[in-house]
Amino acid sequence: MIEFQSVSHAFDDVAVLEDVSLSLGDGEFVLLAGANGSGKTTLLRHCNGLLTPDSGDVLVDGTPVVDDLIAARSSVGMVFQHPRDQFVAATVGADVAFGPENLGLAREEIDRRVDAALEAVNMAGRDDDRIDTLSGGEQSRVAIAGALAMEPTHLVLDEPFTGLDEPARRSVLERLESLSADGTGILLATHDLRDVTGLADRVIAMRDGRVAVDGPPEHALTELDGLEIRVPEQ
Ligand SMILES: Nc1ncnc2c1ncn2[C@@H]1O[C@H](COP(=O)(O)OP(=O)(O)OP(=O)(O)O)[C@@H](O)[C@H]1O
Repeated sequence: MIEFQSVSHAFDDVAVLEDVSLSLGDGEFVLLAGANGSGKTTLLRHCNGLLTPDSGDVLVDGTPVVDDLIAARSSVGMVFQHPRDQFVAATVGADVAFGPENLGLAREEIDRRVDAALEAVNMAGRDDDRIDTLSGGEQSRVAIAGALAMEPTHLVLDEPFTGLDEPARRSVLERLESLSADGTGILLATHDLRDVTGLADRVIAMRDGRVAVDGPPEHALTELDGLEIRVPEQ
């Protein structure tokens, strides 16, 4: 469970999150929507302590993130908006294997995770490709695979579909859906609610740093008018 309790955060005295309270339960699939600049990335970066609240608390499985950063970072997998932020190796296979290797897993288990993660993003067999030779969309897929290979309890993704072609987008969505069914909490920030709302248990929409809507998709979608969010045609 990830919980935000009255979290506020400002950059240079400009409030970006204001009194945000929300939760992500185990196995819950939650969409985070909101216009540009509404505070989504800032919120997600609190989930594993990349940012800390000015006031309020963020808890992962009952423990404040600030009290145990290592525990939070091993429970919460992150996919950043800009994939170059998270590459640590030169080749695809080495990069995706890096996290599981640091968990001290056996080689067969690492190889299994890398294969499954690359398959989920339609990059099977591309282990030896150099990351700096990949297209932007392919780099995004490798970044997603890196987070999937950690098999975290909660997976937080910031606009992961930017630059992905339709088969890759579908494949990643299917993987997220099956992870959620198996108990992984998914918090997915996206501008594009097309065909993802059907998979979600809840939609949370931000406006000006506050939670404007939090409810089941069928309820939330009727509330999104005026939030500059692309709503799928009914
Ligand atoms: N490190 C920072 N320093 C100063 N201001 C920042 C910083 N990070 C974010 N902001 C500001 O906080 C506000 C919210 O940004 P944030 O990236 O959280 O929004 P977002 O909802 O993720 O937007 P987008 O949909 O464009 O990705 C913006 O006005 C942004 O300029």
